[in-house]
Amino acid sequence: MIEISHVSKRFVSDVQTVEALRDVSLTIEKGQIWGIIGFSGAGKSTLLRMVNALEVPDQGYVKLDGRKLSDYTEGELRGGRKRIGMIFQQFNLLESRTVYENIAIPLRLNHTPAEQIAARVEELLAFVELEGKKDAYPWQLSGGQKQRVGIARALATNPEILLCDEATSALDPDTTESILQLLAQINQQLGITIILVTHQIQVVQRICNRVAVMENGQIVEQGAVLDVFGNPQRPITQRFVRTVIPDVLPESLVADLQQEERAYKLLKLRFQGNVAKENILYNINRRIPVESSVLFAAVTELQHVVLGIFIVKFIGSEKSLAAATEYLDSHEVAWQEVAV
Ligand SMILES: Nc1ncnc2c1ncn2[C@@H]1O[C@H](COP(=O)(O)OP(=O)(O)OP(=O)(O)O)[C@@H](O)[C@H]1O
Repeated sequence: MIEISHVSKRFVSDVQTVEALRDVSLTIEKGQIWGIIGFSGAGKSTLLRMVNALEVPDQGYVKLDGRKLSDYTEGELRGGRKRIGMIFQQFNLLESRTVYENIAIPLRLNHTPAEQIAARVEELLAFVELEGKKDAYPWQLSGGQKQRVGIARALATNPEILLCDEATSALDPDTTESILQLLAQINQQLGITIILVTHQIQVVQRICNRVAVMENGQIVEQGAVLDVFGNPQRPITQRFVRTVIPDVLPESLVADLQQEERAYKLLKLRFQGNVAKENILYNINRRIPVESSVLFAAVTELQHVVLGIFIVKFIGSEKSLAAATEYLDSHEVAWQEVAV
């Protein structure tokens, strides 16, 4: 378990002082995949680097399995870092070394015997599907292949945690997808905890089960991906989530609504899991004298759970509208009134 507690970090130079992290707390359980999302400069990389003690908090602490990193001796820190692998946006490979040599670096630093290194590198090359590339140099590889080498190198010492700093930001969408699949496989097959820093919400949507949203050095929202995506609270989270799960009415429909002469109520409904399979609107129309029309719908799947966002116009008496919202409550459909 990784426990980040009330961590603050300030960078002071002659020109300026930057509050990179402000009272950040986050608990990461073994086997989870966390996405840390935010715009440039939000403090994501600084937070990630706290986990392997590449940055040291000014205030607060980071604990690994119950022990504060600040209590580790230099030797223990070196040992601790072997439990944590890291991959980067620009891959950070040694250009003058072959794929084999790049992957072998952490093993050589560890004084692993040569024959064990050879066996381990072969195993890793097979795992990241780069058999046959061991004598290639980084400049002969595509971006996706370079990241696979970076991943193999990070896995060389059998880490328990993998830190990913914008690992897919330099890759095209198809290559991003294949690297994300590989990361999901690493999590599932090897049980490795993954913390992934990104500014791409699609990356979080695709493989993370937890998300923390950062803004100006603070975590402004965090939780299970399904909860945060299903009901984003903060404007920045809504902005990110909206790009993958739209939940606003198109302009033309807003214009039509402004012409509506009858009294109406506009509700945004959120269906989750099994509820999405029930025919809630049909049942409301059958039981309650209201007229309903779906103006907007978006259905997506997160963590194998269906999430549906509907914007529905209800027309009826106050009493009927109240009965309709009561029906939604009793069937655990989250709703909120939308103003246009
Ligand atoms: N070593 C450093 N010295 C001075 N300022 C720093 C240092 N590292 C980070 N910062 C500053 O701290 C703030 C947070 O940086 P950080 O790299 O953590 O943000 P980020 O969310 O990862 O953004 P990006 O995606 O652009 O890297 C930024 O304003 C950055 O300029």
